[in-house]
Amino acid sequence: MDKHQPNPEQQKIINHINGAILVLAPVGTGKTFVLSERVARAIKNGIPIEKILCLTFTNRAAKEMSERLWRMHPEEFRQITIKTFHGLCAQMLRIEAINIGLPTDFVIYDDSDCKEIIKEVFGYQKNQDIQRTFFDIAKYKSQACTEELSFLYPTENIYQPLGLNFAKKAIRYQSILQERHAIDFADLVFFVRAMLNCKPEISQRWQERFDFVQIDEIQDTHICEYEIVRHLASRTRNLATIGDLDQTIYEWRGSEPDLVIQQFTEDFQPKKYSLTFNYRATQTLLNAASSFANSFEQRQTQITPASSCKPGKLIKTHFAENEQTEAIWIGEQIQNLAANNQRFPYNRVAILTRTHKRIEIISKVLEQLNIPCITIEQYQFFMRQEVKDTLAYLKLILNPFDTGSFRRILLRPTRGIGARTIQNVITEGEKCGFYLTDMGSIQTFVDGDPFSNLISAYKSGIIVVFDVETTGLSVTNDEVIEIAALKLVNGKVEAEFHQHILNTISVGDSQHIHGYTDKELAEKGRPANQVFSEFFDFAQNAFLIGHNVGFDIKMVTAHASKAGITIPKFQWGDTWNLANRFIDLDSYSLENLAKKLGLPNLPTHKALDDTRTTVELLGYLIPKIESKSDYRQALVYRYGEEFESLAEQIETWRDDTQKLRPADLLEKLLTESGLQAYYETDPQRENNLLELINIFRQKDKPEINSDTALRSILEFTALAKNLDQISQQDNQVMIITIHQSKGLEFDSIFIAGASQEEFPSFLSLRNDNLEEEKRLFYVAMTRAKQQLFISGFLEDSRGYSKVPSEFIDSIPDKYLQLE
Ligand SMILES: Nc1ncnc2c1ncn2[C@@H]1O[C@H](COP(=O)(O)OP(=O)(O)OP(=O)(O)O)[C@@H](O)[C@H]1O
Repeated sequence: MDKHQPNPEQQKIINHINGAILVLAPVGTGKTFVLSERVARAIKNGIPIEKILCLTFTNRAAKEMSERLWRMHPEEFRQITIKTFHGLCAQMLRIEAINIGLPTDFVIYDDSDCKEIIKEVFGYQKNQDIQRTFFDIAKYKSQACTEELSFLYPTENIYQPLGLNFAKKAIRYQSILQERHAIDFADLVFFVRAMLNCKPEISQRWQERFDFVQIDEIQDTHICEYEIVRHLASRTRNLATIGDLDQTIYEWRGSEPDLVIQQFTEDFQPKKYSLTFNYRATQTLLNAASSFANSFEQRQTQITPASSCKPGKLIKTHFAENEQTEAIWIGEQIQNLAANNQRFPYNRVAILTRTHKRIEIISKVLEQLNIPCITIEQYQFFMRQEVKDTLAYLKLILNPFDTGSFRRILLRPTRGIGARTIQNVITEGEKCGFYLTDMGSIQTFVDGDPFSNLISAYKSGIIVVFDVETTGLSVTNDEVIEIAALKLVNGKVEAEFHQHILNTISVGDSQHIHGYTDKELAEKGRPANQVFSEFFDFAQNAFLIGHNVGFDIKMVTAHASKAGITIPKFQWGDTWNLANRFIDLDSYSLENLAKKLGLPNLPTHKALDDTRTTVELLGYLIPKIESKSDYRQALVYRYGEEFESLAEQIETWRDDTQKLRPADLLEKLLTESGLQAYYETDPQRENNLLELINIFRQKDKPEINSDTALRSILEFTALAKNLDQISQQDNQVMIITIHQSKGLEFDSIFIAGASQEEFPSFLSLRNDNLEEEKRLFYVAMTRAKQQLFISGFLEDSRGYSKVPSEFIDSIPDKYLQLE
């Protein structure tokens, strides 16, 4: 538990557990502290732990809150959902993927993966263009209005304002993601909004999910994110929002705090609270920050130092001749702070900048002065070439459709496969439903066509089409409760298998999906081992097919092995993927396909009915697949040889995911792929790979099966922001942008580059729009607990004269110590 006791104002908020509340309070007044305490109180008041949701702005904040709550409730804290917005959306979509036509094994593409696609589709070379386009695509997805939301992939009309040409390319970008079973960060929010909007039963299920919801940093929450929270809290109306309007720093990215707060007030009529006393800083720093905030056009809060705040030192201010000497001055000040202290906590010092360029200059100088420091750019752990190369192998192993990762692994170590071959496979493949990633699958080399086994099984062999229902989505904990299957012999349905399994864990909320109660299953269910062994007998030697069955196969495998049944090796296919290749449609949910293709049987979400629809869909697809077989064989004949040995390796590693823990698989893969040998000449890169193995070991959850654990580690690497990864235990000065410093506190803060046209920025001056810049400066000032330093330069690297930031004029001289 935190050492301090809540003050009376804080206590009132902590005690207010039922009903909506809005807390708008100044910086450093304990908002984060109050949020953690409220959860503890809610648990005490009997709110079920698993019904609590806390949304934070950064992964770091989520981690901090988890740690606080862990100290308070070590036993139960794991059941509390503490997530960032994107983390929550990812979880919701994983649960609902099958119901909204997303591939159940979807992966989340990080910014750099997405930018690679943008580069290709839009043909841009300059980072600036790529970045702007990436930003625009995300912006228009988040602005999509209710009518434009559907659980189809975003359509052309949402990009209309940017012109038809842009819209077409944006759709191409989207379809590449779709082919790769991938979604980007903006899709996470888009699809969640869409499903809550268009699917009443899903929407209702999520209304039931949480009884108590809190959201931090409301001022930087986008209205479309608020809509999701509103929905989640609409049943109990126990929604707490908390924030500080004076710390709004993301309006440039589309946050509209006034609108969100107005909407929240209209929707929930919350009780309003504030907090008065700042505990973070010294009186001098707080008075200085408060005077500075008087320069805001509309100041929202007042700062009052708590009685425990010490008077504190003046703000040291320095304007150096140039950018280099400014950095040297900062270095010297840190050396002074650290003088005579062998164990000086460098990690309690941060240098905050407005630009990335400033970070680069300062970090170089500090390194020369032997001051331990770290920048996010240097840190970019998951962005480093060797780390990305390694992750690409793992991503492809888990997601056979990840063309981006496949292309990457062809680069290093070199395999003699040239860019032209790759391009030819892609271009020629587009005409016959062949993906580049098919060259990484051993099936392709059996008969020169990845679908030859499927076609021959359909025409003169056995196919089993199946569907399962489960008690939930956890491959480790949940159980299969129903298996329905139809056996096709020579393309005709010859036999049916339909069994229910006696469940050992309750169906819980999943009842809403399949309609079975525990009582019903107790009556008609049979022991799992019997049902699985009968099912495998039924499916013996057959080619297994299902619609969007990535998840179903995992469930069957996990549950059957728990029931002591040995699982035979099957070949399997997925009609979601086949439809995606051979039919041009906006959504590949079974429902949409059945409607658009006019299939006689519409799916009902009953396993046997859905299986019938899948059989019809397969019948529709086979002639289309077969008609292009010759093209594919010719393509494989021409280019396949170079890929074959790699495909064999990939197949082995795919098998290994079932047997080896993620870190062990990673070690094996590094050796067998040749990556380790490739990087061993560079000790830094080699070390990073060791560090990656380390992270895999730490993040492993031995209680879950190995491939699910691997999937969850890869999801962590996609959602992790670099800032979250910098270990606070590493004793280094952090050099970060002010945006990255949000919510953090340090003993000593340096605000660097405080020269006119850098801070405030040139653009803000040109557009005469200084308000957000001022708030940014204010956020920077208020990160300091004990000491603040402000510095700038009087000549920039191109020789232009500069003057000190006009922001300094808004801090009274009595708080400044000018050097
Ligand atoms: N009642 C209290 N007594 C003493 N210290 C407190 C009290 N409440 C909070 N603090 C301390 O004040 C500091 C600021 O608290 P916290 O980070 O929760 O504030 P915040 O309002 O979330 O800040 P920001 O707006 O900058 O994100 C922390 O160091 C916290 O431990």
